[in-house]
Amino acid sequence: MSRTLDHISALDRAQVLAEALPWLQRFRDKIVVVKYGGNAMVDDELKRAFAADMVFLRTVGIRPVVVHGGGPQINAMLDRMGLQGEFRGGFRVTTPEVMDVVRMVLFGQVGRELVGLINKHGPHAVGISGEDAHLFTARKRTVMVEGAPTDIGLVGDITDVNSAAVLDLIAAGRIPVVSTIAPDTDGVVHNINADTAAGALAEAIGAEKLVVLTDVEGLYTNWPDRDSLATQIDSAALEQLLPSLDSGMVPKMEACLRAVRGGVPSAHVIDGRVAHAVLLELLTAAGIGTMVTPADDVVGAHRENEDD
Ligand SMILES: Nc1ncnc2c1ncn2[C@@H]1O[C@H](COP(=O)(O)OP(=O)(O)O)[C@@H](O)[C@H]1O
Ligand SMILES: CC(=O)N[C@@H](CCC(=O)OP(=O)(O)O)C(=O)O
Repeated sequence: MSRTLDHISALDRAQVLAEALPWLQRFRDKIVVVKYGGNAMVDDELKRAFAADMVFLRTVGIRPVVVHGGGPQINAMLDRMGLQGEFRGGFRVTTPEVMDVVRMVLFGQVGRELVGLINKHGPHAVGISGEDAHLFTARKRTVMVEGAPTDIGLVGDITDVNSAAVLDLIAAGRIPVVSTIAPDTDGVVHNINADTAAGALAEAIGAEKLVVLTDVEGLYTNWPDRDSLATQIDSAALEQLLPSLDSGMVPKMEACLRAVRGGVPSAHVIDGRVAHAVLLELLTAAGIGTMVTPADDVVGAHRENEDD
C-alpha cells in the first residue's frame, strides 16, 4: 500500500507535483486505455481511488478509456447460481449458460458500479458494451492448452472495432467504461477477455498508452522468482517469452504485444493493489511495473524512450 501523505515531507510532495509537469504536457489530449482487472478491483478503497484517478486524468486534459474485467465477480455469481467457473489457458470456459452470467455481471454489475464511482465526481462516465454501436465484432477463438488449440466455447477475439463508438464519447468529454462482451457476425454474443479487448481497442483508437492493472507488481520473466520482475521488455523478447507464461498473464501479455505491434507506443502492466497506481505510471519519471515497447526501440531505463 502507498504511504499516506502524513509520512511525506512538504518538499517531497512539492517535488512529486513538479515532476508531473512534463508528463502532463506530453499526455495532454492523448488517449490512454486503462484495463481495470477483476483481482485489482475487489477493494472498495482502491476502487474509489481508481475512479478518482480517471477523473483526475480527464480534468488535466488526458483522455482515459476504461476497459473493465470482472473475473472474480463472475465467479462469485456462478457460485451463487450453483455453476462452476472453469479456466483453461487463462480464459474462461464459456457455455451458453455461463455466457448469460458473464453478460449480466460485466455490463449489469461491474460496469454499473464503476460508472457510479466515477460519476460521484461529475457526469463523466458512460458505460458501453461491445454490443453497442457495433463497438466490437468477435470471432470465436481457441486457446492453447498443453500445446494444443482447444475449443472452450463462446470465447472470442476481436476482429473489428467501430472506433467512432468510443471516440464520439471522448469528443463529448466523457469517460467510456467498456464491458467486454461482443457479438460475432451472426450476432452470437461472445465472452472476450478484458485484457484482449483492451489491447484491440487501444490499437484501433490510436491510444498513446495501454495500462493494464493487475494484482502483481508486473511481469516476472521467470515466475514465481521474485527477482525476475521485468521493468521493460520489447515486443520481440515478449513474443519469445509468451509460450512459457502462465494463466492470467497470457491474455495480458498478448494484449500488450498486440497493442505495441499495432502502433501504441507503450503498454504497461502495473500493480493495481497500489493506490493511484495509474497516476504513478503516467505522471512520474520512474513509472511502475513492466513497460512493453516496440522491438526496434533500444531502451535502457524504464522511461528513457518516453523522453523524446
Ligand atoms: N510471469 C508472471 N508474472 C506475473 N504474474 C504471473 C505470471 N505468471 C502467472 N502470474 C499470475 O497471474 C496473475 C494475474 O492474472 P489474473 O489473476 O488473471 O489477473 P487480473 O484478475 O488482474 O486480470 C498474478 O496474480 C500471478 O499470480
Ligand atoms: C474469456 C474470458 O476469460 N473472459 C473473462 C472476462 C472478464 C475478465 O477478463 O476479467 P478479469 O480482467 O478480471 O480477469 C471472464 O469470463 O472472466
